Amino acid sequence: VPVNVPELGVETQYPQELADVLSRINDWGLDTFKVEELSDQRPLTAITYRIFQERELCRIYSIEQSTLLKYLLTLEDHYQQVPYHNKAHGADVCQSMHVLLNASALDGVFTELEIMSAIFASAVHDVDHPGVTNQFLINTNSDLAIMYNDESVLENHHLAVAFKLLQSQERNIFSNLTTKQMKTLRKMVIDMVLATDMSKHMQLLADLKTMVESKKVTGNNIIMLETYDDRIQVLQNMIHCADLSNPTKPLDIYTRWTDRIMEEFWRQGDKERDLRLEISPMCDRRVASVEKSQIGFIEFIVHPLWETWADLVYPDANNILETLEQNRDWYQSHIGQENGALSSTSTTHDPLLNTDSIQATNT
Ligand SMILES: COc1ccc(C2=NN(C3CCN(c4ncnc5ccsc45)CC3)C(=O)[C@@H]3CC=CC[C@H]23)cc1OCc1ccccc1C(F)(F)F
Ligand SMILES: [Mg+2]
Ligand SMILES: [Zn+2]
Repeated sequence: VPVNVPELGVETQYPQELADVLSRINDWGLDTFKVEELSDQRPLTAITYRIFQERELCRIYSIEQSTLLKYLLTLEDHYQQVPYHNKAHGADVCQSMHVLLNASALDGVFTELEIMSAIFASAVHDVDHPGVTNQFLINTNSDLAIMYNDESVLENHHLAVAFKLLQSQERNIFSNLTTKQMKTLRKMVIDMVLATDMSKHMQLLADLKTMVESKKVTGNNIIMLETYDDRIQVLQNMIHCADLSNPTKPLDIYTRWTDRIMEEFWRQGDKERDLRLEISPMCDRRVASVEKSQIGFIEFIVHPLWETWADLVYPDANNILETLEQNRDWYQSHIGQENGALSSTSTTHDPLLNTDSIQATNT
């Protein structure tokens, strides 16, 4: 019996407004926070469901819409209520990946299975994130660090949870893939999510630079990728770019992500202080400079990566690089003005960042 599937995948009191925001699914400036508010806190389900429709993935892989929704809703419920690495971040990286896959330099380059793998990997890439870093989990001898022997602890956990949720027949969106397809999808998803571990950043970027230097293109400037290693390397850099895309988004959206990551890192700093551990760099809310953290993040990590990505898909990412440089200049000109207050241009309305709740939890 066909289960009555809501048009947008989620129940909402604002169907028209939600449909309007989701109509920007192919744009780099889609407001994930608006989707979060209008979807009754279901941004990951609403956005991923819309991407599946946009790419006709249910038709191509014979996925029941009710099965897809059951998987997405359960996946979303397994993202923790932490300030930054929550379901809204998962939704944002998934939508960013969706847009990056549409670069005209990549037109016709990736197979349907590679695209399916990339969208799925992005949606699941931080599931059950506890809101602390790998180093913190290692330093505190956590069960997760013991389980994964200190190697990409979080990223291994996200993958295990994502695939575990597929094991129930009512949620297995890949039940109609062939064994060979499932084997290939699983390997690519593992390779992509493991590549979101920041400790892999320098190697990923070095390999991307080498690829750009030896870039082979077809007549109409489409990138040629012959081997699995070349293809997965581009997909790994793509999910890494999507994961590091906050500073490349419209400023009002970027500053709200900054507020969330600062709160998450500051809460880790609070835990480290209580545990008499050394406080991680820029995680001490008492001495932080939000602007300096962002400028360092852009200078050392985000800009070098996006500059190289923009070379690879030239000229498709030029506007993104331009926005990144404008945002960097904005933070440069705002050093010290908020003296450590939350950086967003408007006073923050994120309930997760509400200081009252923090005092309550700390008492
Ligand atoms: C929107 O803003 C950010 C979004 C994500 C991250 C993320 N950061 N990182 C690491 C944290 C440690 N890093 C560094 N440690 C010491 N010195 C430097 C110098 C330049 S980077 C760096 C490298 C980046 C992650 O692993 C997160 C998980 C996966 C992807 C990206 C996430 C960082 C944001 O803002 C910057 C920042 C904020 C708060 C405190 C510190 C930082 C800081 F600048 F330090 F990053
Ligand atoms: Mg992660
Ligand atoms: Zn992430």
